[in-house]
Amino acid sequence: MKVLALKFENYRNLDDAIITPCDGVNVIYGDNAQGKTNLLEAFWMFCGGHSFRGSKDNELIGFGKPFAKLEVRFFGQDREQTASIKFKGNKKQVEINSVAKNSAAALIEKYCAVVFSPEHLNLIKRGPSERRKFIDSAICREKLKNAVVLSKYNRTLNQRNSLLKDIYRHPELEETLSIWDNSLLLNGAILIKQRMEYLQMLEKRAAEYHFGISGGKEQLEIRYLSTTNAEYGDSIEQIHQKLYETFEQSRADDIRNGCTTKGAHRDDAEILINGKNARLYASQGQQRSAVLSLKLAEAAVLSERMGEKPIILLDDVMSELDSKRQDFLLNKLDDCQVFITCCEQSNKEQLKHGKIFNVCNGVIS
Ligand SMILES: Nc1ncnc2c1ncn2[C@@H]1O[C@H](COP(=O)(O)OP(=O)(O)OP(=O)(O)O)[C@@H](O)[C@H]1O
Repeated sequence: MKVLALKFENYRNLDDAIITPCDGVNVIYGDNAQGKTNLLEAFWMFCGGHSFRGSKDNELIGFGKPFAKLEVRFFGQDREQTASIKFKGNKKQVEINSVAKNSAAALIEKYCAVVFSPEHLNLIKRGPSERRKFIDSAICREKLKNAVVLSKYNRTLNQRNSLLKDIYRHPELEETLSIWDNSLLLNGAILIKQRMEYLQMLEKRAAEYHFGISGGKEQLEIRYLSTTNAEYGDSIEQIHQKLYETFEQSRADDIRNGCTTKGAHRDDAEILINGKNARLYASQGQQRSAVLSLKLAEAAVLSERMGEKPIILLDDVMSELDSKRQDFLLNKLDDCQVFITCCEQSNKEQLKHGKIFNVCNGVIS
C-alpha cells in the first residue's frame, strides 16, 4: 500500500495543506513541538480512526476550529482509492471511495500501517501485559474471528474471577466453576496457539531486521513463556489438555487468591539479544533497535498474511541509535513506504534517496 496524497484541514496545529509523499523513505524534519508527530498521526488515523497516542477525537481538532478533516488518496488492493474522516465534537464521519460508512472500523481492511512511537519501548521495558497486548492486537488485526476469541476469553475470565471471589465466602459455589472453565479452556487453547504461530513468524522477520540494524552483531530471539507448559508445535487439543491439567492443579490457589492464577492472561514473551533477556541486560540503543525490529517484523508478517505492504510510521526513532543503525532505517527500508520524524540536521543529510518534509510551526514545506 502507498499513500499518494494526504490533505488536512484544521488538524491539530498543522496549516491546511496537501502533501504528496514519495514511494520510499519520507523524512519529516523539524525542531521540537512543530507538528511532526501530528503529521505522522494523520497518516495513521486511516487505520480505524483512532490516534496511536490515545487522544480523544475532539483533541484532534485545531484549537478554536469547528471541525477537522483528513483526506487520503492511496494505492491499495491494486487500485487507487480515497478515504476521508471528518471529526466534529466526538463524532466522526467516514467515507471510503466517496461512500459513507457507519464506522471508522470499515477502514481497517482497506488501509494498513504499522507505527513505532517511543511509548512502544515499554514492550521491552515493562511487564508481560505490554507484550501480550502487542501480540494480541497484531493477531486481532488480521482476522475478526481472532478478536472474537480474545474477547470471549477475557469475558469468561472476568466471570470466573468474580465467581472465585464469591467461592471464598460461599464454598458451595465451587461446583459451578466448571461452567466458566469449559469456555476458558477452549478459547484459551485457541488464543495460545494463535499467539505461538504468530510469534514464530514474527521472530524470523524480527531477527533478520535486528541483524541488519545492528550491522550483523546481534541475534534477536523471542520465546513464548507459557504458564501452562504449552510448547511450539502443540496442537490446540494438546494445549487444551495442558490447560485443563494446570487449572486442576491450581484450583486451590485460585480460590485462595480469588483470581485465575494461570492461563493465557498470565503468559509472557521473552525477548533476548545474543541470548540475554533484553529487559534486564540490553542498552537503551539495543532495546530501541529490538522494538524497531519487532515493529518492522509486524509490518512484514502483516504484508505476508494480507498481501499488502503496510506503510511504516516511525516517530522519534533516531535518538539513542548510532549512525550505522540510523543509516539502516534511512536507506535500507526502501521496499516499503516509510515516514520517519527526526530533529537532527545530520539525519536529513544521511538520507540517500527519498523526500524531506520540513515542519515549522505547523507549516510543511
Ligand atoms: N488540537 C490541537 N490544536 C492546535 N495545536 C495542537 C493541538 N494538539 C496539539 N497541538 C500542538 O501541536 C504542537 C506540535 O506537536 P507534535 O507532537 O506534533 O510535536 P513534534 O514536532 O512531534 O515535537 P517533538 O519533536 O518534541 O516530539 C504541540 O506544541 C501541541 O501543543
